[in-house]
Amino acid sequence: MRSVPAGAGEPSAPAVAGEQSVSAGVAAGATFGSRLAAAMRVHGRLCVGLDPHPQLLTDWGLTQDAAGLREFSARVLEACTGRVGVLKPQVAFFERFGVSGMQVLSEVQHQARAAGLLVIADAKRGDIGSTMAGYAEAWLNPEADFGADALTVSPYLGFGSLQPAVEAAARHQAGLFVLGLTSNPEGQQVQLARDAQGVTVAGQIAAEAAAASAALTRAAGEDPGAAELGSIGLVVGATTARLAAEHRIDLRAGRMPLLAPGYGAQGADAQALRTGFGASYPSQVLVNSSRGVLRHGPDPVSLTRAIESATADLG
Ligand SMILES: O=c1ccn([C@@H]2O[C@H](COP(=O)(O)O)[C@@H](O)[C@H]2O)c(=O)[nH]1
Repeated sequence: MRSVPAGAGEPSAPAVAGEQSVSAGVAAGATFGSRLAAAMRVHGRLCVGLDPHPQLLTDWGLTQDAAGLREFSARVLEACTGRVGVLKPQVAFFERFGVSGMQVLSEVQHQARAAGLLVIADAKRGDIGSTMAGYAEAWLNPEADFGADALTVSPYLGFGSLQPAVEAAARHQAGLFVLGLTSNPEGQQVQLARDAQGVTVAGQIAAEAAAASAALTRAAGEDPGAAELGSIGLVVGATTARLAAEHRIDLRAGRMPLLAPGYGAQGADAQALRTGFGASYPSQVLVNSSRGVLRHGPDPVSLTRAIESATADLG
């Protein structure tokens, strides 16, 4: 499925002299958690969301088709290369164009990884275990069309249903971000429900993700207590992080990376992140911004300024 896209610009060289690409700075075979920690050390905690919303394609003067998607993606990738460590394509906005959209997704994911960015495919996959194995191979095997560094997954068929994805993550040195406390207010109906012992669903998921993260770190020959970050993380919204402390949800266990969408367009600011995540901020927190950055395009200077200013804001 991969091919060199017509019209897609080659990514530019890193903006800062002497900066290494993440892949060059980390030993081959390093776990996702180590690669992510290295990326955050070099570039900070901003993850740019590649969300080609229909309105953004229009605002950028692009067509509502695969050619528009390809040009949008190439411009975002060019602005991100050498400036941020992590790109999170939102799969839905590629999937809506069918096979041709997914072709562009495949191309951009491989180009981004070749340019030294880590790619988190935001596909929110989750199914019974045997089916989950298929999703995991599709999204975590680097040789596959959609091979990414990490995948967002849904634990709402039971955390145990994700086991094949945990095993695939171990096999491919990849990562998972498990939906814990999502950024949308509706999520709390399910995520803050309590069992007979008073433990929230999100609290149980966080505990199981932390245990899986520590087990993966151990299996890779590292001491989970000494590793900078584990490879199984949680999605905790920038808008909802404060609920973790309020509901005694432990975000520190397992050195889980915490993917925090909701900064910018959904209303959370840097102060909300610092207060909401408490001691987990900054070391564990990777902050996504999609529309907050992308609305500054297509002008490359405005786009790169938006990236640099969000990176500085997040400290
Ligand atoms: O809890 C969640 C999980 C994922 N998302 C995704 O992140 C981006 C946010 O986009 P913005 O434009 O910065 O609001 C988008 O792809 C969501 O699907 C989330 O928002 N919340």
